[in-house]
Amino acid sequence: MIRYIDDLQLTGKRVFIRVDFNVPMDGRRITDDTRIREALPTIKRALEMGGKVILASHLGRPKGPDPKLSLEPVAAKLVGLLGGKHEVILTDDSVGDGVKKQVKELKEGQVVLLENLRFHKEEEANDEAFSRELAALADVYVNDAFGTAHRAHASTAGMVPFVKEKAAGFLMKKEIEYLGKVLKNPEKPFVAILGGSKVSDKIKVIESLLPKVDALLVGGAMAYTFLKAQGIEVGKSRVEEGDKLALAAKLLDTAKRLKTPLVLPIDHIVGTEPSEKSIAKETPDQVIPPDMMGLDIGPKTRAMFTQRIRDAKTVVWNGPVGLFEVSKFAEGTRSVAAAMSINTQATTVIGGGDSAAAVEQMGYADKMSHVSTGGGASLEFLEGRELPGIKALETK
Ligand SMILES: Nc1ncnc2c1ncn2[C@@H]1O[C@H](COP(=O)(O)OP(=O)(O)O)[C@@H](O)[C@H]1O
Ligand SMILES: O=C(OP(=O)(O)O)[C@H](O)COP(=O)(O)O
Repeated sequence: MIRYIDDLQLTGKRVFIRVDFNVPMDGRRITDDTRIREALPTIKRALEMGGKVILASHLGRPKGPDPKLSLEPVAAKLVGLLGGKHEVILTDDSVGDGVKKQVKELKEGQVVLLENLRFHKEEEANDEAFSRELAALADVYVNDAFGTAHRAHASTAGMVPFVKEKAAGFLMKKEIEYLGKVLKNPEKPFVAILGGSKVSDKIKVIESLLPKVDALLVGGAMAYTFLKAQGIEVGKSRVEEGDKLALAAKLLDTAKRLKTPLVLPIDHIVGTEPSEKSIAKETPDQVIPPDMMGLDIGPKTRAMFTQRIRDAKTVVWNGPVGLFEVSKFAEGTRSVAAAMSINTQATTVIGGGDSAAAVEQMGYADKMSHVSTGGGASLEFLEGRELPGIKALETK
């Protein structure tokens, strides 16, 4: 069983909230603040409930202290997102006497944000002494960092047993509910769309979803490995060779055995190179000319995918179906997003990572039931794996 923040009494307590403020940056500028905005309901509720709020996150993958990866821009952004009503005190470090003092002296309405946890290698090493130091800052532990729930680090797992009370935040709750529903009791018909660059990254999720879905639609570069495994000419397309071809053939066999349609593109948009400079041409069928590479699904495939999505009651999507960063190869990805957005009868769930970025960029994010904030985490969740950050919250 998992308790949620609402189940706790927080008045006067030090509430340590693990958030995922690992936001994309361009230098010191935050290019997408979704993860900060999504953590606001939990932060606000903890404040309303009279808690002394301590926020903790990593940013990037520093090898020790690195001023370029300070959470300073995040602190500034958070002040604005909290409507200027709360002072956000960024500490110099995430542990130590100075931090303890700052937490102790917290005044009503103030929030403490610990500096980047990964400035200490002990965070990723899930070091016990470091976990205990973090735990000493808190009376209550709340995890709202779904994006980091697949990591067994000090702040996501190690410190949890050393804090008296523990709970999940609202973002964590929403992620577990939507992704959990897809895996445990999806309303039928249930359609999954998988894309992205490599079959090898998605093998486990394909194996996990095949027995549950009514159809698995495959696009993106990974589709060409499946096509080649069936002996179809794929030209210069990105293909994983060798044992990955055998693996794709095996997955096709599994789908056949389960009588689950594994739907591959029936036409393509091809080009000469994966860039704006390329020409873009439709193919009449599945075959890709020898001097071309497949860079998006074609119009017949778009129509076929759209129909499957339109008739579904549950749709989950992970991985763009084309090179969407280049506008002439973005139409397939746009059509999947559009079809999902139109199907208001269905529960529509977008895995994090590139598909979430595409949906956001194309303006469909608020039309989906749920857009996950975790890339690796949502993939591992859909693979049916137990995430350490969620497991640590379980109580008997
Ligand atoms: N046909 C294609 N050829 C080359 N790259 C592609 C193709 N289709 C999709 N991609 C690229 O794959 C990348 C996403 O792959 P991946 O990281 O596996 O997805 P995700 O992050 O959603 O799991 C995107 O940059 C996208 O442009
Ligand atoms: O951004 C994250 O993962 P994601 O890019 O897979 O969504 C998380 O913050 C985890 O970061 P990490 O992959 O450096 O452990």
